[in-house]
Amino acid sequence: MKRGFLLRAQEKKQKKISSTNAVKKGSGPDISEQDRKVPPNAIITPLSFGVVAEAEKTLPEDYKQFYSEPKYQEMHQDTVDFDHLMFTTIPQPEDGDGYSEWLVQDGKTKAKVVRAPGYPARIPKPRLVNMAIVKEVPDMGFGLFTSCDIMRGELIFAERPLLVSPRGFPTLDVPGYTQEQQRQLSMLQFEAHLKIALGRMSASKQKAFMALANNHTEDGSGPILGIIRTNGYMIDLGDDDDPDSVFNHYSAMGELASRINHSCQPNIKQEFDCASFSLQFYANRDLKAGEQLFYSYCYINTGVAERRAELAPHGVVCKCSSCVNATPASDKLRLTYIQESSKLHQLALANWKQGQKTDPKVFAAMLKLERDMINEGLHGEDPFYTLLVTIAGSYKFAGRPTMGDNYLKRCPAKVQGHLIHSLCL
Ligand SMILES: C[S@@+](CC[C@H](N)C(=O)[O-])C[C@H]1O[C@@H](n2cnc3c(N)ncnc32)[C@H](O)[C@@H]1O
Repeated sequence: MKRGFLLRAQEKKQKKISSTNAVKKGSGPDISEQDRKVPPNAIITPLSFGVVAEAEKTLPEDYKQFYSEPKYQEMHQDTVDFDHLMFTTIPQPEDGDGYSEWLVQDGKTKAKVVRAPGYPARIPKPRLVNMAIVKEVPDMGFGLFTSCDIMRGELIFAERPLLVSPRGFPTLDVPGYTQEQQRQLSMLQFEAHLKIALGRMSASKQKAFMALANNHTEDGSGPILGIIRTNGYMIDLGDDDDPDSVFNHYSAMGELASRINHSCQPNIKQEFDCASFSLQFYANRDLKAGEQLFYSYCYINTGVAERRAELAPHGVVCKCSSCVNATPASDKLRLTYIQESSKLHQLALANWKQGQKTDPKVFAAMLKLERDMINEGLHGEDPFYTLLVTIAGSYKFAGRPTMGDNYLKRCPAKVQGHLIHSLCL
């Protein structure tokens, strides 16, 4: 999720090109080239959210002149040489872990997946089946919960998305149309493409998709786009040549992933793996059986006012203890804990390099930061583990190895290995 949802691209009105691309047999349909080429200087603006008045949403009668039904044609499944939207089913042939429908923006992003080392790999399996289960939650609809104790760093579940679609969609700059009408037209066009993508799924997948939450019912989003905006996780298929281009950004919708609610104290991490084309979720701290899993839909290293503003388009008013009990001090902690953890780490390291124990003031500051981060629910974040390992080292240099080991044991094995190696502990 993060997570953040659909943006849109604005582009200058383009000449329509009717396309009859060379067709090879073998795979999914492809939209023709109309309006699909996105200029590199396209402006990205957020889509409308909340309640948009009917009068603002209504399109002028001439809108059909600027609207074109998506048309598509067959394109070979291995094709990566295209620069317009196309539909594909990934992976092909299906490997037993399911498949995803993917509305791909261009061949470059498709190549990033189908040429990933190991593609098409099987989805990684967690230690047990069904470690995450869906349950109803008061005031939140459904939520995802652990069914057993889970250790930090452990894979909780991985799944192929039902659908992956672009996070941006080009709009036409139609003279005389308000910005809202341009957005509405763009969303209408986007919905038509998404309808085709949905229609390519099996009946059971379509049903599962349409059963997901939608809190974009009054802003002009179509029913499919609304569900995507409510549930999609951003995935970045950028390459080194063009790392920041939003046209490498997609929204991935997983059936289980879509049931994860927001908290500013997230207890999971999300990754996307190209080779297995899967969304993956890991515990970022030890979890007890029955705990609800939370992902943060907003940037968490900022004050409560900024978090609230970022959450508004997601229809979420967060009631986690960090939001309810926010103070200037907790806001400051969120803004500074990353630098603070790194600074204390560097100071301790400087002492150790000279064969000295950690300066007592630095040591005390580390223990305080540890307490503050736990109270603020930030103890699943990476800087917390840097802090734990630095405290562990400080205890060891102070001649208290057992205390040091206790701190080390609180880090995920992967983190321990990496940090211990870099600290030569
Ligand atoms: C990705 S869905 C999460 C699953 C959803 N609760 C369901 O029933 O399917 C996102 C939606 O869940 C609700 N939601 C998520 N986090 C929430 C929270 N912390 N408090 C209240 N509602 C929340 C909001 O309606 C949000 O738009």
